[in-house]
Amino acid sequence: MSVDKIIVPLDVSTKEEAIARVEKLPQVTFWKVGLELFVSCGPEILTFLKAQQKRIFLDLKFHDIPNTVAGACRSASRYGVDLITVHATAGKTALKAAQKAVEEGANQSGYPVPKLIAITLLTSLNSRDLAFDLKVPLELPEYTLNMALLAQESGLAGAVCSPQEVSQLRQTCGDEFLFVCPGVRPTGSERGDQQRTFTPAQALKAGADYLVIGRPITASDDPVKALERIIDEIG
Ligand SMILES: O=c1ccn([C@@H]2O[C@H](COP(=O)(O)O)[C@@H](O)[C@H]2O)c(=O)[nH]1
Repeated sequence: MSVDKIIVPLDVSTKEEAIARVEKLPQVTFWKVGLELFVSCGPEILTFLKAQQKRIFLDLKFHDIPNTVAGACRSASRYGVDLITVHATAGKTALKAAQKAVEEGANQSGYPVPKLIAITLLTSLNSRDLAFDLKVPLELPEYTLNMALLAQESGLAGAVCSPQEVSQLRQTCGDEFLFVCPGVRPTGSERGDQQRTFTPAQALKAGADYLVIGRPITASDDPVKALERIIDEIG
């Protein structure tokens, strides 16, 4: 398995820590910038990653009214990032507006159009949370399928889902639809706040295009070895 299928999150609060992490793992080609880092240091980190010729997953999980989501997506797509996230629960009007906006933003900047992907259901939630806290009267697999289909019908390029659901979603949405899976835990690693997990090998076998793997690598005493072990485990 190629390391190119693994996206490593930069879940740190300063640019210096983020740069140190990138330098420690030179073989990683795809990095994720999420809320913690972007809120603290802004687009500077994207400029750094682009200068290193890294691919960028800008995971800010936009969730707002259509006009606001579209504005955020237009601005985000001017940075030349590869993936951008929005919550599927923003609804069809917002998703369609967001897709149109990433195309506009990229055209204005001259960068390729980033792939806009929708969060189906956070991997930190389980079926109990869905039923009892969120009061969603659907089984979890049916709910995530509805969210993925909503994204597809709205013209998005793909979805973020748990590896536990990716096989079923892939069957319905087809091979062209991109599936990015967090909630990946190598054998023996701690689950932490992730509820719906698979091992890297299981996730790829189930049909994930990309695996997002953070703490099992970054919280390890030896992140280089941890990454190598994951690649070996996948075979
Ligand atoms: O449903 C989701 C959507 C995004 N994430 C993000 O992925 C990484 C996972 O990190 P780990 O350390 O491997 O748990 C993290 O940045 C989340 O913001 C997710 O976990 N689930």
